[in-house]
Amino acid sequence: MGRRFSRKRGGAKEGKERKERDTNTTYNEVKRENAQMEEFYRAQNIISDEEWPTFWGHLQLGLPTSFRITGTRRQENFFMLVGFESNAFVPLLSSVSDEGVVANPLRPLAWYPDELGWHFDVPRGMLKKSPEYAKFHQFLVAETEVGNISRQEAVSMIPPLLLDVQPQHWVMDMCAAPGSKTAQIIEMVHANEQYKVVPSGLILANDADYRRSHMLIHQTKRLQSPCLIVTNHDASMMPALKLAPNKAGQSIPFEFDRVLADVPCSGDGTLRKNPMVWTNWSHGGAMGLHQTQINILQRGVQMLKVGGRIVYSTCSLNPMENEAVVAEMLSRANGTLELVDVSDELPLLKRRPGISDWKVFTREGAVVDKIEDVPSDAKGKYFPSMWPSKDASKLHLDRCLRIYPHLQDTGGFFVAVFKKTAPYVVPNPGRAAKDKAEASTETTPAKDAAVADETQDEKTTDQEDNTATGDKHKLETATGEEESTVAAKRARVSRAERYGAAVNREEPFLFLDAQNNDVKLFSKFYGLDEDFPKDQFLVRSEGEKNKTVYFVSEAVKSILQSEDIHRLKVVNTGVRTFIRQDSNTVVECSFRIHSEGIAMMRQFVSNARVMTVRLKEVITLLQSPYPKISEFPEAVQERLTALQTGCCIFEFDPELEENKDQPNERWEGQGLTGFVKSKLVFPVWKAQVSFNMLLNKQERRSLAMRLGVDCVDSPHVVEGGAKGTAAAAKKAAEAAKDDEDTAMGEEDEAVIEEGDDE
Ligand SMILES: C[S@@+](CC[C@H](N)C(=O)[O-])C[C@H]1O[C@@H](n2cnc3c(N)ncnc32)[C@H](O)[C@@H]1O
Repeated sequence: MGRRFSRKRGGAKEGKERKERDTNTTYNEVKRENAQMEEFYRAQNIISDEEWPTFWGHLQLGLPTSFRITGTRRQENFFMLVGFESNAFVPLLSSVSDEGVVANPLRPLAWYPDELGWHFDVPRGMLKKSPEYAKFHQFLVAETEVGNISRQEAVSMIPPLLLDVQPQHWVMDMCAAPGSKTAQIIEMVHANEQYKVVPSGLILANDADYRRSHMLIHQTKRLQSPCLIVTNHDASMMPALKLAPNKAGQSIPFEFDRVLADVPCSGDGTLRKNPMVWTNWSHGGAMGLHQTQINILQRGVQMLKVGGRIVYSTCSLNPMENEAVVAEMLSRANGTLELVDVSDELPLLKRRPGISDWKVFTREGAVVDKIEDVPSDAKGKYFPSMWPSKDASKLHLDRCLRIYPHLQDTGGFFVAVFKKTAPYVVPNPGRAAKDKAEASTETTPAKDAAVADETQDEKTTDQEDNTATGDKHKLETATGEEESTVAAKRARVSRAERYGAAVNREEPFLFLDAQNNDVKLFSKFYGLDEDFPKDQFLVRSEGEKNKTVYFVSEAVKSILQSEDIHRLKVVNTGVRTFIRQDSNTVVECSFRIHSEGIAMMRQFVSNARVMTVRLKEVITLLQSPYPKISEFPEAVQERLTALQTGCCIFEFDPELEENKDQPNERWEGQGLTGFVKSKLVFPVWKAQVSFNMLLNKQERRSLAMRLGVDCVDSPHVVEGGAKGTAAAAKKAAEAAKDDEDTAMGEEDEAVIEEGDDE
């Protein structure tokens, strides 16, 4: 029977063990104590005296590793991955013993539906320690890269589950970076995806921090959703838009069926992962964010449809950031909003009820019973909403969820689920007269945004809080060496660059007509379905002869064609589907399919440009920069020769009879059966005598890792890079001479940003 590795501070022996086991040195160096914090939480009465040592003891432990399997989008993958975990990794990881102690087995999170959430009782920092763990770590990295799994903290998976997203929903994720929850929401919109149907749902993912919004783009790009639009706003001032009418000519309001407000917070629930919280925690942390959190939640409520659900969440345990914000919102909503009782949702998730009474401390650490008692020189920093109201007991705050670390060995978290039952009017005494003159019962989004704009000046203080939080959040999610890098970077990134800078930086979105010559050209060449919505292709720059062509869903198009789209700072949208390839050889169609859009486009194109291949051919392409036809097995040479020059699609299906039982030596030797259990589809360029995989360096390496083989990087990388051998470089250069038009794939290298899984 396995048990948890010791991850706790303790006696000399335990301390030594921990030092040896935990590679996260920063975690070990940090003193996992904070007297002020302990005093604060004891005073909140959230945990009984008997339970306190277990609660506090868990906060001091390292956090287990957890991840999610992308189940909803490609059905065949998750069954295979799940099967693979239990057939291969479970026994492999259970064979690792640390001085006779074996970690609890890799297992599904009991409360996560369909066994898609997984949990391994070893902290992330330890995963590279033993060869068996390292193999598992490699698996996590490679499968994350291609979008088959997401590394995500277990508690962070809860809010999207309680959001109850359906594929037709319009969902706004207000504070989305780095994007773990957005990824989950995208999967929900693409759930039950029907063959050849683009979902009608929409995901608007926003973050106020421009740099972090790019982490969000990287995180979500793996899922290749045409239904996603990424924006860069202070969420409390999301602008209102007047949308273009849909295909049926109906005008649609810019409102959402679901809203997630996973707001910036002091983050003390994350201290098992971010040890710096032990050092940095102070009373002021939560205090500076309270007002910002209310403003964001309120804007979310305004933009939510009546009948819709909004989830408010923080990774903090502080009532001032949690129940106090919820209570204030309910009181402002005056009956138009209610807390949903979710006690029967995720029944296996252990939770504690929200509280109706709490203590407010001053920044100096003294309890203060009411705002009138705050010293006069500090009055401006406190708000009445920070204190429990007299009628708090009527608000059903017990319907909120408090997740404590010891309940199921996770981080700490807070979630509240609301339903909007009637239109909501922002109470604003200062503007009452003006609002009355314009009044209808609902504050329209246009008016909301006007209010938001007018109050911008008043909000400077909040915004500064946000800036601090953006930085702070990053620091909190960084570890070790990363921290100093982040701090250095932070100093270099100006405030202007991080906030609001997107507005003039981005190119406009130009939709191509279905009759456009380029659209007609690639539609014919790849045999695009008659029913495919060819009027949803767009380009970003007129000047570059439609170099890259993106595809968006109808819902995203309706936003991009809004007459006041200039108000929305869109930083990214659309899946790259076709890219113009300059070539020395005359080809019928100069557009190649982009690897980013191939999984989506495969269902819509005919088989005319598709070549069914076996594992051997895939490996030849990975191990040779420009393999010539003669390098492929004789059996396929004839078919390869017959292929017309230009871009084609190679497809490997492990389920085909001829592909079964193909040994995958590296993994076989380890008792593993090989990573690739699902279909592989990738673009290839056929030149006159050679082939080239149209994958960027990262995609190539990731595929090789999944297959358990070595690969050479694509030619220009081989020449200059450390990975390639001299022989490979020479061969690449020779092949390039034979086939000058095959050097491609690098200009659209993905910008790989540092990983951040919460
Ligand atoms: C808790 S993190 C969000 C984590 C994210 N939901 C996820 O699951 O990956 C809070 C985010 O809010 C952003 N933020 C801070 N102030 C904001 C504001 N006023 N409006 C929108 N985003 C804000 C920060 O940049 C940070 O990325």
